[in-house]
Amino acid sequence: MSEEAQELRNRQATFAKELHGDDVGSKTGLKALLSKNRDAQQEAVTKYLRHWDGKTDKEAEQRRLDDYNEATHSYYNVVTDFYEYGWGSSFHFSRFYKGESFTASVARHEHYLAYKAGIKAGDLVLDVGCGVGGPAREIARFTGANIIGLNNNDYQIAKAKHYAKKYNLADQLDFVKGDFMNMQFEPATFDKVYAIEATCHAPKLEGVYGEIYKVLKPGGTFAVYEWVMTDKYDENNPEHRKIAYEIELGDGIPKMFPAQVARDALKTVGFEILHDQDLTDSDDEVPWYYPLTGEWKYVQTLGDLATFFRTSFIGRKFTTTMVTLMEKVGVAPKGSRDVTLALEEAAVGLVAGGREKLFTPMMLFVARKPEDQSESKSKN
Ligand SMILES: CC(C)=CCC[C@@H](C)[C@H]1CC[C@H]2C3=C(CC[C@]12C)[C@@]1(C)CC[C@H](O)C[C@@H]1CC3
Ligand SMILES: C[S@@+](CC[C@H](N)C(=O)[O-])C[C@H]1O[C@@H](n2cnc3c(N)ncnc32)[C@H](O)[C@@H]1O
Repeated sequence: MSEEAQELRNRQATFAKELHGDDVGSKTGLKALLSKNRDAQQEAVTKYLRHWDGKTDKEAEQRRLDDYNEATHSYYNVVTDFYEYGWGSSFHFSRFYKGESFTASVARHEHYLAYKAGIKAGDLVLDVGCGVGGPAREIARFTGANIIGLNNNDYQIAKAKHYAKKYNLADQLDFVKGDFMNMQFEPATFDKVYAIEATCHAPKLEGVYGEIYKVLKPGGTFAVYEWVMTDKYDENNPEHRKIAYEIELGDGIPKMFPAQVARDALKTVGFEILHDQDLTDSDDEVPWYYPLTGEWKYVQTLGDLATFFRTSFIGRKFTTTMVTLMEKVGVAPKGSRDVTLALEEAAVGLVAGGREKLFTPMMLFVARKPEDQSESKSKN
């Protein structure tokens, strides 16, 4: 690892301790938010929001791409508690079947990826951008595989480790700090690799896919739910660009790429694509983005009402109002309100992108690293 990368890593670890403290286990969601170090919280919000000045010109985009690691690290430092409060411990979308609860749908989406990747008991698997380990825990239980979660956010890693112990999964799971653009694993380490709604934080998809290709064993499979703009998206259409920018700002993404860029990047680094499907391109009765709308008609079970309240427009307004008041009286750290406003932009952009079919959070690619790699590079 370069001296510069090591220095950034140490700085981020020290900052995470200062911001979140040592005890990451006993508090989650809004309770955790209220116990942050105030100055550090404000600094984290400033660090994240400094790149989001409304500009979408090439220079502004380049600054966001260059600072992807710090920008994403700061983003997850400030949103993780909100995510856990509103969504749970799997930070991704899923399709919904009629009558299916929110948690069942999330778990099924994870099982499906594990199934498409062919993950089986005893496999050594890498989860790229693992969040607080919700999917890794579910996939470890479902398949019996051993999973290493890679993440550049210290707070999330500490939480993922805490939950693995709490749920007696520490033998099957490990979580390590690292940048997916520069992995420290030995080449050809993993039988399978998967990534769920994480690699969109990369400044260049060839970078992260190339690293995944390197650490996969020959013949190994990589399965990903990628966030991309669809073929309907036109970068020169101001309405479309506005939606993409809301998604970038509210979700800490330096630049949203079109599906074709992801497809080409997989091939360029040497993968053979086995499956290529936008899972939102279906006639599902219940849209994937429904929890972020205010449409009560889509709520599938009584148990989902609490989640739906928090994620819906009214629930988000309620959270923003509460957080604003708490910040005013000094209970919540400064900057907390700005985070809820950024998340609001995310919700608005995601629903608009979903309704217009300009965006998908579940572009499923299943790709294989050929046994003989010289063959694949010449084919692609
Ligand atoms: C950022 C990426 C690549 C993926 C995350 C996908 C989703 C899990 C999040 C996208 C927008 C988030 C929002 C919330 C939870 C997690 C997301 C759906 C909230 C509902 C959390 C509670 C807040 O009060 C409002 C948030 C709106 C956005
Ligand atoms: C939306 S979350 C998804 C988390 C997890 N896959 C899940 O579904 O719960 C994106 C994750 O990617 C991680 N991430 C973003 N950029 C990264 C990078 N450069 N290196 C490693 N992890 C990164 C974030 O810290 C976060 O955990």
